[in-house]
This record gives sequence, structure tokens and C-alpha cells, in this order.
Amino acid sequence: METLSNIIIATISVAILLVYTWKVLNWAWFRPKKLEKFLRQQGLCGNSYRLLHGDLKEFSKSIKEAQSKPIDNLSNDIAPRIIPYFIQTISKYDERSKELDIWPQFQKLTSDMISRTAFGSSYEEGRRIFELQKEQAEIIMKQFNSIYIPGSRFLPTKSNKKMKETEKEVQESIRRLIDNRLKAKEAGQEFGDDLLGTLLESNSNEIEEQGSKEFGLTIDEVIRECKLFYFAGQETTSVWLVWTMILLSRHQDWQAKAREEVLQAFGSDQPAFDELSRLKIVTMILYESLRLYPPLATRIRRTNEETRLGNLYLPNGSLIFIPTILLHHDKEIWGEDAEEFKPERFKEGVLKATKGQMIFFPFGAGPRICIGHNFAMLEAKMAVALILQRFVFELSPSYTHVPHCIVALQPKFGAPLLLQRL
Ligand code: HEM
Repeated sequence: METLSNIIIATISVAILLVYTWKVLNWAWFRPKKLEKFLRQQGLCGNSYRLLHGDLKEFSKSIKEAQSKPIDNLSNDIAPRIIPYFIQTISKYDERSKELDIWPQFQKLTSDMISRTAFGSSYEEGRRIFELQKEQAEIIMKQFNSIYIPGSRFLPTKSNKKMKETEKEVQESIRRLIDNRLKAKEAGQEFGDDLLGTLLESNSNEIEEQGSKEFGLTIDEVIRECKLFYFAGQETTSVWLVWTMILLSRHQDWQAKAREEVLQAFGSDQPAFDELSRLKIVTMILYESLRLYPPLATRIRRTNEETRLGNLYLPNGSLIFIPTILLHHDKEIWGEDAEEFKPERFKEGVLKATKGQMIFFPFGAGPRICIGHNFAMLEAKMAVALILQRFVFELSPSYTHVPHCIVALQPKFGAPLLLQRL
């Protein structure tokens, strides 16, 4: 009898040991690999993937050009074209009941904005591509949060099949869009002033200048850049807007101050893009929202050579997690009120608020700072200004505060608000 119970105890102990060994392996070894795969699948294999491998020097000139161009285009041509659409979307709130979960609304809005920016007049088709990408991200995040079994991606499981099907559809759709542009160019038309057109034009100039197709982006890289723009710019901006609305609902005094500023600046007129810089209080609020709820809560880097970081020695290939959100909430840095919503911190700009230290970087920093941060800022200011001009809002009693990190930091149970027309 005693032997039997010893065998049972030993078996259970071995089982527990195996489970824990598996978990440790999963965290320490398989997960980083999985994350890398995830980034690669998300199209972050263009620039960000190279960055992840520290391959900064190979960051080609043509990519830089192609990426900086859309930003000029965005503020000068593309963004103003979006305004009528923006107003139409916001005014749809009027027809809705008073209580509204604003999160899906903002998701649709930012999705359409990016889709129009990336694909211009073909934005409907672009939106379908983005919806498919979102489905993929959801499958990958599910897989990411489950125990990783090496080689499982080759198994004919339901999610693997779905991944393959959607990837095929995404690739085919973008390729179709590109083919249409190339055909139009051959027929003497321009590539277009949206992101896709800018990438194709920059690419074709680069190939022409260098006299070889070896230079410039391949069509696959163009596809990845388009996918990356959506992936990087949609969810981030929508959660930023959602947290800002939640904070303004909780802090009615700041909501009133911000509205006063907007009404003083624009009255009931449509704000012009170049006038948005006049919104100081709204900007402070948006920064404080980014500090408390940075849409991308952590960042990853990988060393590509032996590196010393203070007292730390990092061997080549170390993965470094940078916990943006922890730095943004650190009491030693921001003071005892670090957890509180105090937009006045940013009264004299980011540099003064941070005393020149690298402690606030919702958009990253350095040469790889978010390429879309000006665009996101314009989009957010415009959205907040248009809403403040039209509505007062507060949290619905059904709101439950659970910040939840999937890819971006999002409100787990949505953001039901009570909106009242002014
Ligand atoms: C609240 C909104 C946004 C936040 C918080 C955000 C944040 C970030 C962060 C933290 C990075 C990584 C920077 C680094 O690695 O140091 C990044 C990269 C990037 N973002 Fe944004 N982003 C936002 C909106 C946008 C928008 C609207 C677009 C596109 C229009 C965009 C396009 C990109 C791209 C293409 C990259 C990769 C840049 C590269 O690899 O060089 N982002 N973003």
C-alpha cells in the first residue's frame, strides 16, 4: 500500500516538474521565437523586423524616402480630403441612442482613415484587406497566448487553415491593387498620391536612377509596407481616442476646459488642419492620455552585437523588453501623483514635463520613432475637437474599467458613454 502511494506521489511530482519545465521553456525560449514569427507575419518584417535584428545600417534609402513622403502628403493633401468623411461619421452619433460604446466607432473611423490614406479611391478594397489582417492578428494572438508546440503551424488545424486562406486573400488583393496602378501608369496616368502610389512612385524612381531592379522595394516589400501601415496605425489611434474620451468623461473639469478652448478657436466651424496647433489644452490632454494609457505598452529590441547598458552586459542576440507603461507610471520619475490624470504636467511641452529625460515615449524614439505620429496627432486632435464641439459626455454606469493588453492597450469591456448633443 505504502509503495503504491509512493509511486503515485512520485508520478505526480514528475508530472508537476514536467509541466513547470515546459512552462519555463515556453516563456524563455519558445515565446520569443513565437513573437518574432508573429511580428514577421504581421508584415513587421520590412523595417521593424530588420530593426528587431538591429540591422539598422541596412535600412535602405528608398524605404526612408517612401516613408517620409506620405507624411507630407498626409498633412497637405490627403488629410483635408478626409474631413468631410470625418464629419459625416461623427454626426452619425446624432441618430443613435444616447448610450454608445465608442470603441467600435473609433475602430471603424481609424480603419477608414488609414484605408483611405493607404489606398485612396480603392479604400473599400483596402478596408477588406485590413479586416482580413485583423482576423489574422486575432488568430495569432490566440496562438501566442496558448502553449506553443513546436511544429504545430504545419498541422492542418482550423486556425492554421484560416490563416493560410486569409493570407492568400490579402496577398491577392494587394497584388491586384498594385497591378491596376502599374497598368494605369503604363497608360500614362500617375501612380496616385496615396501611400501605395507614393511607395510605387518612389520605387520606380529609385530603379530608374540606379538603372537596375536590384534597387528599390520588391512588390512583396511594398505589400508589407502597406500592411504595416494599417497594423501600426489603426488600433493604436483608436485606443488613444477611446482612453482620452474615458478620461475626459471622468474629469468633467478638463472636458469643459477643452471644449471652451475648441469653441474659442473655431466656434462651430470646421477646424482647419493647420489651425489645430492652436489647441494647447487638447494637446496636453492627449499627451497625458498617452502617458497613462500608452497604446503600445511595451517595446522589444534585439542586440546585434555585445552591448553594455549601464552595469548590464548584454550578449549579442539578447531580446530586450522596454516597459513603456511602467516608465510612464513611475512615481520616482513623475512624482507621487504619477497615477493621476494631470494634463497640466504638459503645460510647457514634453521637454519640460520630462525634464529632458527619456521617460515619455509613446511613439518610440530615435531614428525609428513612429513614422505616423504626426498623422496620429492630427487625427486625434481633429476627432476630439469635432466631438467637443458637438457633445457633452460622461461614462455610462455600465462601464467597467479593465485596461487589457492584446496588441494595443484596450478597454476590455468597451467604452459605453452617455452622449448628449450640445
Ligand atoms: C496613437 C497612435 C500611435 C502610436 C502610440 C504609435 C506608436 C508607435 C511605436 C511605439 C512605434 C515603434 C517605434 C520604435 O520602435 O521605436 C511605431 C512604429 C510605427 N508606426 Fe506608429 N503609432 C501610432 C500611430 C501610427 C499611425 C497613424 C501610423 C501610420 C499612419 C503609424 C505607422 C507606424 C509605422 C509605419 C511604424 C514603423 C516605423 C519603422 O519601422 O521605422 N503609427 N508606432
